[in-house]
Amino acid sequence: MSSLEGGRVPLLEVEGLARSFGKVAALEDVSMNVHAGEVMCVLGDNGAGKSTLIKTLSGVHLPDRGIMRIAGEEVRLKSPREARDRGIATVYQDLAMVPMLSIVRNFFLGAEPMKGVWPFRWFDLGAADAVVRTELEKMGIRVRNTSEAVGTLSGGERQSIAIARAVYFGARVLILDEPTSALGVKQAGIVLRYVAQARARGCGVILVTHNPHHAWLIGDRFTILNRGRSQGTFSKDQITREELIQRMAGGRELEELTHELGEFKRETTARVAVSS
Ligand SMILES: Nc1ncnc2c1ncn2[C@@H]1O[C@H](COP(=O)(O)OP(=O)(O)OP(=O)(O)O)[C@@H](O)[C@H]1O
Repeated sequence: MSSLEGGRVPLLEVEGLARSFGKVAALEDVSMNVHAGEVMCVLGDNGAGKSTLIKTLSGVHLPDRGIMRIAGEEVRLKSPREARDRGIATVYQDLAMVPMLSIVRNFFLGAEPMKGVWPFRWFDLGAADAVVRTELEKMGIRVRNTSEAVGTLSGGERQSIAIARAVYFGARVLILDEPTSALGVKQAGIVLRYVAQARARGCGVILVTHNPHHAWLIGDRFTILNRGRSQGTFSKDQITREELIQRMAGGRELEELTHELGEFKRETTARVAVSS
């Protein structure tokens, strides 16, 4: 039976997911889901299991245990291709874009609209250009020129185009791997706006991040991972941003660090006072 929330079947759902690498349990008993038109943030510090979860949801790794359902149907994804065919698109940090190629070429990479009859077929640049312009416009993305090389764009612009591309190619579930981690505040804001656009268009977005501030701005619900285990799922009205930060870092570890740094500051202040 698939878990229902407000009578709706989640677009994607996992229950009791586990995955180990040798003796390292990267994921242990992780359950989470995402519905159409919501942003589910998966938060965790280094080594929490975020990448392993992304790779399991996107068909790169098979889980050792656990159940996965897409729109209520139990599945066992054996490849990224199968995940894509079922509407799960993953935008990785490195974006799978070719910097030297134009925006329009990158948008269609591997799925170019062709003209002519085989063997005389060629890339239909006019049609491709029109699609890219329309799609970017729908997401509210403005680019100077679609023939511009992707390498000349800012990180935020590249991320936004990757999101628009995934939505155009039929993503129902959009998994974003640390989409704002390499960006400054302004660029991160741009990307989060397009995440909101994807949500408004009915995608279920799984935003994986170690940044609780960005997650808080955009998330509807939050699942916190710590050392491969889920620390629970909270909707925005069930948790404050401060609690989110606390839980993510493992509250006790953060308290210990605060205490340690406080002690260190007191010691150095005392030493400076003695020597002056
Ligand atoms: N292919 C692998 N082989 C061996 N151990 C792995 C492999 N992939 C992940 N691990 C281990 O599993 C644990 C979880 O790693 P994972 O990369 O999923 O965490 P993460 O939350 O994405 O961390 P980070 O934010 O640092 O990338 C870590 O202890 C990691 O060393």
